[in-house]
Amino acid sequence: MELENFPGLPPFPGNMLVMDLDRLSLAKLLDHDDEECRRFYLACEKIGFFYLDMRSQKDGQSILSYADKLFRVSEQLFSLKVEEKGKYDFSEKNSFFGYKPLGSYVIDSRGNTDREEFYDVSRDDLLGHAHALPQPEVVNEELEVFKSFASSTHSVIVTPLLDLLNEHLQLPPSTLANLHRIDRPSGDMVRLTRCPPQPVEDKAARLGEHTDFGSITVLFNRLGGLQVLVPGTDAQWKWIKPIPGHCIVNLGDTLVKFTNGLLRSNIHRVVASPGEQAECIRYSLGYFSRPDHNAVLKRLDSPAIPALPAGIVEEDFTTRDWLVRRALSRRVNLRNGVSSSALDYAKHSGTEKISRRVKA
Ligand SMILES: O=C(O)CCC(=O)C(=O)O
Ligand SMILES: [Fe+2]
Repeated sequence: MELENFPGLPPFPGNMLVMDLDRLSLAKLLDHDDEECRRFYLACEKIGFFYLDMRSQKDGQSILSYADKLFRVSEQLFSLKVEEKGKYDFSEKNSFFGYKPLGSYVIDSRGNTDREEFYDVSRDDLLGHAHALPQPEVVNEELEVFKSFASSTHSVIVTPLLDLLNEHLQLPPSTLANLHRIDRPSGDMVRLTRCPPQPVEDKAARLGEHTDFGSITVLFNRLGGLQVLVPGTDAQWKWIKPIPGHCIVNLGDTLVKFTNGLLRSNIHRVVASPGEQAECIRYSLGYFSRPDHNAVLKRLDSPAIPALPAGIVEEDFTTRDWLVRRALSRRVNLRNGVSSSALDYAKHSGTEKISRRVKA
């Protein structure tokens, strides 16, 4: 029987409303197994989330071991003093990398703020393609692990999945991969997060409902807390149970834009961990892939991609504009005292309406 719990952590309770996501095998997808590919395409269109079983593929196993190491780095990194971590908050320089303190992000139209800290490391910095931002010593000491995690996740998971989607979408060869080249400047990043336990009587969302801004997110969770909103008007929140040896993959807004809504970037959020897990500090780790900064986020031309409604002209948004709008506009420190109103919160939203299949 496969291991369903993470050693040393309380189990995910058995009586929760969980999302029964597909468990796809990385090895089979890399082998272009017909049935696995069919399930992959359906998952990308119907829910935009699935588990990827990494255990039977050599590079997948390496990524799992880099992820283990980065969970340990997270513990050290977030245990630094707030003032020390604050030195790496670069939001006022219009950078979306570096440290994001607890509660510095507006997560809903009422102006509530988040309950988790992030540390985002730029892939371009790691690979030496950009003038690297300063990093705390604990990150500098493990740069090789960050680098291996970022480059393997990009080459073993992100690019092959984009190539499969490319084929499914009947696009000219490598169209999607060429929009996500590792040697072009992009907002790709490794994100470490930490959520402190929350008082039982106060379980507001830790990270509000959102869609991911980019293309493919590869997420490593050990404790519950992540939930997805099932599509439709009478949607329900369902838990995503972390499974050892698997990462959780989800699609983001740019793939919705490239495919005019054919692929789904599903709404999700992070809440207090369930049952006994609520007592633990929750760490999570993700690789967020995005198209290169200059890519224009518009429908790609293919007979397999739904046409735009007559008369609709898409805005000319580059990935960079999109990331600045989505990642920085809700930062409390950049709002110059302007409070959050439903109107301006909505202005900075992503593809949520499309994701719910609800008419605007
Ligand atoms: O921590 C998680 O499980 C998910 C985090 C997330 O959705 C995000 O950082 O975009
Ligand atoms: Fe997310």
